[in-house]
Amino acid sequence: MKTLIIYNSFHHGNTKKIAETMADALEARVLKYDDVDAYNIVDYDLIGFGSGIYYGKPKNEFVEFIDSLPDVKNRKAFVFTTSGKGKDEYNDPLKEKLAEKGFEIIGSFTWKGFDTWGPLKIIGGKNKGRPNDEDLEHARILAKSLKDKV
Ligand SMILES: Cc1cc2nc3c(=O)[nH]c(=O)nc-3n(C[C@H](O)[C@H](O)[C@H](O)COP(=O)(O)O)c2cc1C
Repeated sequence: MKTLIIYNSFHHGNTKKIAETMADALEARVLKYDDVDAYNIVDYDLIGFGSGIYYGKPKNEFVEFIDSLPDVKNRKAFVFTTSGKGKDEYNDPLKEKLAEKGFEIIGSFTWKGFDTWGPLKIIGGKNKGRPNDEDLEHARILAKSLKDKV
């Protein structure tokens, strides 16, 4: 199974930590979205797409990157986000865009990430240290569970 994980992460590298952990568990390649050649994605059986959440959404450029991908057939994807609140519905725009491209979504995961956005900075931020070891272990387990779905 050839797997690629594509991520966006700029606030504290929270999403990058999850992406790298899942990639390790899946023996996958892991790349930041602006290092990906959109036309190479057809080489992969499974692709993970992960982003931090900013103002309630994944980064615009990350969503635009997904828009720029070619339509696919018989390709599976999973999505993940990290955010201050860790809300499941933050994943919806990613799931919708990927389904439009023809991907079958086989997993959707969220984690809380260290957040020093705006006034949170004054109090030292929230979710300090997250994703922590327990979160990363959870990411490893979830990533391995995807192997049975491909
Ligand atoms: C500009 C900005 C806006 C944010 N907006 C939200 C938000 O609307 N909801 C939320 O739960 N977290 C929000 N966060 C927190 C981030 O989603 C969280 O820290 C995330 O783990 C960052 O991922 P990264 O380190 O991979 O970039 C925001 C952070 C920043 C910097």
